[in-house]
Amino acid sequence: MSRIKSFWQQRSLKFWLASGLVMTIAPVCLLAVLGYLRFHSEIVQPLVAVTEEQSQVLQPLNQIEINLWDVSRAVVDYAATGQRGYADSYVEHRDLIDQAFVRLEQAVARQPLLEQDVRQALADWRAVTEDAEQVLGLPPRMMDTSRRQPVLAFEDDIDRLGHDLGKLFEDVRLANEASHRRALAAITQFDQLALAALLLSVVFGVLGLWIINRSLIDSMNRLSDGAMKFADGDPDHRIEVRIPYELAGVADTFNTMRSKILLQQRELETAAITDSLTGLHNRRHFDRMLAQECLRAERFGQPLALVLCDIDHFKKFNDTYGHQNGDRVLKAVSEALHDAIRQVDVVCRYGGEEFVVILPNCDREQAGEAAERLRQTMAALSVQLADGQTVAISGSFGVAIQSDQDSDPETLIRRADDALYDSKRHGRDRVTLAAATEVT
Ligand SMILES: Nc1nc2c(ncn2[C@@H]2O[C@H](COP(=O)(O)OP(=O)(O)OP(=O)(O)O)[C@@H](O)[C@H]2O)c(=O)[nH]1
Repeated sequence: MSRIKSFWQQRSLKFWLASGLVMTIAPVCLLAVLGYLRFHSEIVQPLVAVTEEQSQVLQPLNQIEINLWDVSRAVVDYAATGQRGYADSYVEHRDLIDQAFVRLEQAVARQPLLEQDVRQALADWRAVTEDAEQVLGLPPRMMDTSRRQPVLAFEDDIDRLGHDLGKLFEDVRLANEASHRRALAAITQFDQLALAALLLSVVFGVLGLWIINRSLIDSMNRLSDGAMKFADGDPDHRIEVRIPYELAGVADTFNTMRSKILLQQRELETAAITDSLTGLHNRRHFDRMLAQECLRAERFGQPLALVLCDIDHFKKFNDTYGHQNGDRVLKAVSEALHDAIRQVDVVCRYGGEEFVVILPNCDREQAGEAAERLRQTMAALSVQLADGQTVAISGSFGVAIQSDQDSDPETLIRRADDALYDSKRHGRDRVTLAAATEVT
């Protein structure tokens, strides 16, 4: 099954277009050729044959009829006058009739009914000639009543022959009518076939158009729809084109390009919200997250806490150990803070040596405890410097809880910052809760 599927999927655009066109045009051409052949063999040829056969029969038949009249007149006149000229005339017309009978026999050779008629007429003609030659053999002007007998017999035979010829004419006419009836039946049948062929052509035409539509138009529509959806911001839409393989290739290229763009976009988005030194989220992300969390907390009536942290005497550290070692401290603190918070909490680098943690669904008491835990984590941190020596650091913390009076992010930050300032003012390495509630 899959081999059949892949066979069709490997067909080219040229193949599908050609198939569609062949489907549309070939049946019409085929039916036209078959129709012509059938029309020729069923109608034209039989009609021509019948016409030829009839003329081959009718010509000698007419010749016999015409000359029979002359034969009859020659015999009767000879019997009446005894002039030899009539006997000569008889012989001349008899020979013509003999020749006509030879042609007639040949013409009806394959028509049993007519052949029988001709055989009968020929037998009667022989009787006529025998009678005639008996009459012509008598001495002239010596006929009495008894000698009129051969003439009467001759006349009877002529009548019989006339009747035979009449029957022959009638049978030729009947044969003619029969062949015309056959031709008419063939024409009627041909009409029905032509109608069926027309319907078949329409069906195949529609099938051909369907193939072209399926292989080309539909696939191209899918491509342009997919491109439009991607442009309209639907990044998950994959373009599914199977045939023809050229357009399937275009769809694959487009899907690969789409995946790469999405990857780059995600990398850019991640870079835009990540602090390159520490790998924590940056200030931009913090601003966005805080606004969202404030709204969420307000909506669900949950408490929200914000913890600001600043490394103590960092300028002095930088001045003493160098900026590179300062960076090491920033990285170590980032890692420690990140490991010390819950999964739902968000820690960001607020700027310089300042960090901020958003604690959703966290009340004043829990926030104080969390900040204290962070402080202790920092105090316990032993940072290894570039030269191998380790140093201890500390941090000051300010905690603010979202309340009815200060539900907006700016106020929350300002209050946490004020609390942090208080921690600095009161000797550093401590946590201060906004509204001057100090934990340590
Ligand atoms: N190594 C390093 N230092 C930084 C970075 N960003 C800011 N700093 C330094 O952090 C120091 C901050 O100094 P201050 O604002 O005076 O604060 P402090 O020295 O920590 O004093 P207190 O906050 O009062 O304890 C400055 O010397 C900055 O140059 C950074 O990315 N890397």
